[in-house]
Amino acid sequence: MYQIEILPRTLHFKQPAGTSRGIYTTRQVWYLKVTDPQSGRTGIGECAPLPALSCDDLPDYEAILASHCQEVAQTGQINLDKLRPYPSMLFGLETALRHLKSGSVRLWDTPFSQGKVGIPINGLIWMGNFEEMYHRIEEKMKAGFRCIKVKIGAIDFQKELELLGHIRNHFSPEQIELRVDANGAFAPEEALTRLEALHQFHLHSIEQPIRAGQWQEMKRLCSETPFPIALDEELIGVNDTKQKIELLETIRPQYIILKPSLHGGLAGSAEWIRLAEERNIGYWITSALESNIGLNAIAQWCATLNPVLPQGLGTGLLFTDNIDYPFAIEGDCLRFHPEQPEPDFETFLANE
Ligand SMILES: O=C(O)CCC(=O)C1=CC=C[C@@H](O)[C@@H]1C(=O)O
Repeated sequence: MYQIEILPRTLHFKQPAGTSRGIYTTRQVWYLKVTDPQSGRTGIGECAPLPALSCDDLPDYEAILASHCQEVAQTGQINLDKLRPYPSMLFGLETALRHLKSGSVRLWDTPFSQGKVGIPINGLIWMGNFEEMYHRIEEKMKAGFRCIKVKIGAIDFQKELELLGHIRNHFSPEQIELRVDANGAFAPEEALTRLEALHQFHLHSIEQPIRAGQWQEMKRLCSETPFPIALDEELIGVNDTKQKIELLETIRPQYIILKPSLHGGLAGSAEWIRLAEERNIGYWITSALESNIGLNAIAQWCATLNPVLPQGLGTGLLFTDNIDYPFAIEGDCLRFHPEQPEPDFETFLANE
């Protein structure tokens, strides 16, 4: 049916990307090149598990990926049940087959891929010392972002409050929407006090205030919090429909955040959205720091959802050795330029 090549690649961050969970300096990914020998067409997808975070961050990752690719190459189909526990592999295969089908990196025909509308995005402030974060915030404010996400949980909490205060001294909640991401850094017993301290800055939401896997504590927080809580790491590894329903009905978060590479590929993420909407739980989509191949696929898919909230898709400039794609951050939107040439996959994939 198809030929599928697995092409490992290590990408390099321009600057260390810090979160309360650790600092990224390189990014290991696997590109899938699917070729249809009959038409000669190819489709490219990206498998990008995050180390020590993804549920499929496994020592024998490449061997498992090869066995799934072999089955897809023979049948031309993706077996969702088999791939549910491997979201980053599922995402790579889904998007490679979609690219093969569409024949262009305009994976779906949307006003976004037609270049008519942009996807609103948040500016991302990575961890650093107070001065570094202060400077990064200034840059994002100058660049015209209407939504800024600040990573918290790694430097002194009072200093983090000072940083948020600095933004509010310059911009009202109407001018800039403020989000924070704790990546699970708060201890359950201190979390509510910290949420109350953060509330003075009129925040849109906080991502993952306490470590994942503490459903009863998270449930209490979501019912007592002064502003919305969004679950991120909490969803990782919850790939079964019944489990997803149990999580949403137990914790009752205000939002969930979906990273297709971590949260079930496109199919699993679409299921999370359906289950969340049935329970009046909001959502938004973010990258998992893929290269532009994965980022484009997430953006193209996100555009089919007609996003209104700012999405976490502003990660296309992180790497020194990324592939050029016909999209760019313009103001506070990600914009696609169909008039520009298709990416040069041959040269990019040939480079080790
Ligand atoms: O949300 C965004 O603006 C971009 C994505 C993002 O922040 C992350 C992606 C992957 C891992 C993390 O470092 C981080 C997150 O925790 O959300």
